[in-house]
Amino acid sequence: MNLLLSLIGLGALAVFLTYRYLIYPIFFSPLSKIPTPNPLCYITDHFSRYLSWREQEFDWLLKYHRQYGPLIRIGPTSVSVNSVEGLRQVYTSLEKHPFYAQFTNYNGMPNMFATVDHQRHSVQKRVLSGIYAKSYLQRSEDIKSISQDVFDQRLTPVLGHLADIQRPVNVFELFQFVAIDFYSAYAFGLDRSTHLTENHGHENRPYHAADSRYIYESKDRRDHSWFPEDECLALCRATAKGIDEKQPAGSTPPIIFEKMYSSLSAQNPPLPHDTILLTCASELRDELIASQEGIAITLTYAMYHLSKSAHLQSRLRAEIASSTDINDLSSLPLLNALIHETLRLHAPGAGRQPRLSPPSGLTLHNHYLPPNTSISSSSYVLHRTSSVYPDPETFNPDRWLDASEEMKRCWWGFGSGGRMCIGNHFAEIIIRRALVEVYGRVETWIVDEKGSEQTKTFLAGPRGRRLVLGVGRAKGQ
Ligand code: HEM
Repeated sequence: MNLLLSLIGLGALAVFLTYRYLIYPIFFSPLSKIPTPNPLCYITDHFSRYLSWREQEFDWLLKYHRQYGPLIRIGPTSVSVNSVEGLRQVYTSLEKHPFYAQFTNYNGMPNMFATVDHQRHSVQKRVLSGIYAKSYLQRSEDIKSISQDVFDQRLTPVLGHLADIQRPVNVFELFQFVAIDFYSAYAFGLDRSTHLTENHGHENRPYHAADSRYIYESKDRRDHSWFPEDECLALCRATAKGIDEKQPAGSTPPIIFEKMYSSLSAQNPPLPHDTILLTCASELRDELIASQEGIAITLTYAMYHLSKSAHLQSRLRAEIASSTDINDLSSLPLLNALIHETLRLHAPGAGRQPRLSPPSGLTLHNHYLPPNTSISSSSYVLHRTSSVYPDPETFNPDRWLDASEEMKRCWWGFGSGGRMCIGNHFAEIIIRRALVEVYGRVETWIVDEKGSEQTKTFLAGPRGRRLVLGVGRAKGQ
């Protein structure tokens, strides 16, 4: 009797599981009618994960969006959407997928990027949005001082020296250093900022000509790519001490840190001091990595295309020569077009950005998506929509000189909506200024592009973390 009951129980379980994980997702799920590129996608997310692991997911999505249209099913409860309408509906208000929780630092300390909950995120974002606003950054005397220090005093001498001795340089690494120096100055104040650029990555060792016969690669094996947690926390601790003891601000104040620190210190009931420091460090470390990677990747690929075209370089040089205000480069058309086109073809944040459908579900492109459906778009795919960007694989900055509204709406370099990149204007200021400093003074050409091909991963940078360019003084410089 017991055996019979067990067999019936097992049979019922088998029927339930077959229905739940096989029959329902294939035939009865509201997603069943959505075009599905591979039958495995009906029953498992592992197929798209496998493709992602093989770096084939982006091209797979592109192929099937071209074949099936703006909405495709890529898992039992996951869809990919590729349309301006999709961006509008999904990215204005939907919560992030729990996927993002992996981006916390210091064993789970929250930061803005990793926070999924809508309410908690808006509180965090409000604290910092003012100091990243375009108008604030454009007017800021501190940004001017930092730009002058990082570009005029640190980068320009390095470029001049490289040109004089004709030593090639790994621009990906050099501009990671520029971005880290700039961000750390804005976060912690100029006096506490890192000094990687002029030291060429050799910590505590002034740059000097004896190293010049080598192609520039950092010999410092500390992991700059992921700013170490302990260093970031130590900087936060030292800066907090300076604020608490009312030490003089120094050349520029610790703008980002001070904002976060004062907001967290004012909370009621009060937070433990260590929690405040760790929360600040988690946010600042995340932003520092975003700066270092996003800015260096964009500059690397902009310089890659410029290095392939002497004509494009001379057009840019002529535009730079005509500009009147080094602190406001936002109105140079070719410069902006170059940056837009680089972020179109080489978006650093290329991967799918998953969101969750709300408790009431969502109707998208005439399909009902039940609650908790994962919905995602990818800039890699959006930016290759050939009806919007003809000949999408070609780098053509001129396409932006007279851009249609549709081109602008489909461009997604910094995301959109409530979770759009908070650092977009900050990044653009650094990228513009870097290109002006380089191409206003020197010309570049490709020496070694091995390892510069872009990965097809969530954060997409040069596979070998390098692009080696030659540098020579531009005519008349
Ligand atoms: C060219 C450089 C950059 C690119 C291409 C870029 C791109 C992006 C994209 C696409 C997102 C949305 C990601 C998603 O929803 O999954 C994002 C979010 C974010 N970025 Fe950037 N970013 C850049 C530079 C920066 C910089 C310099 C900072 C720091 C100051 C920064 C801080 C952030 C933060 C905090 C978020 C999360 C915003 C939120 O959740 O509300 N990014 N970025």
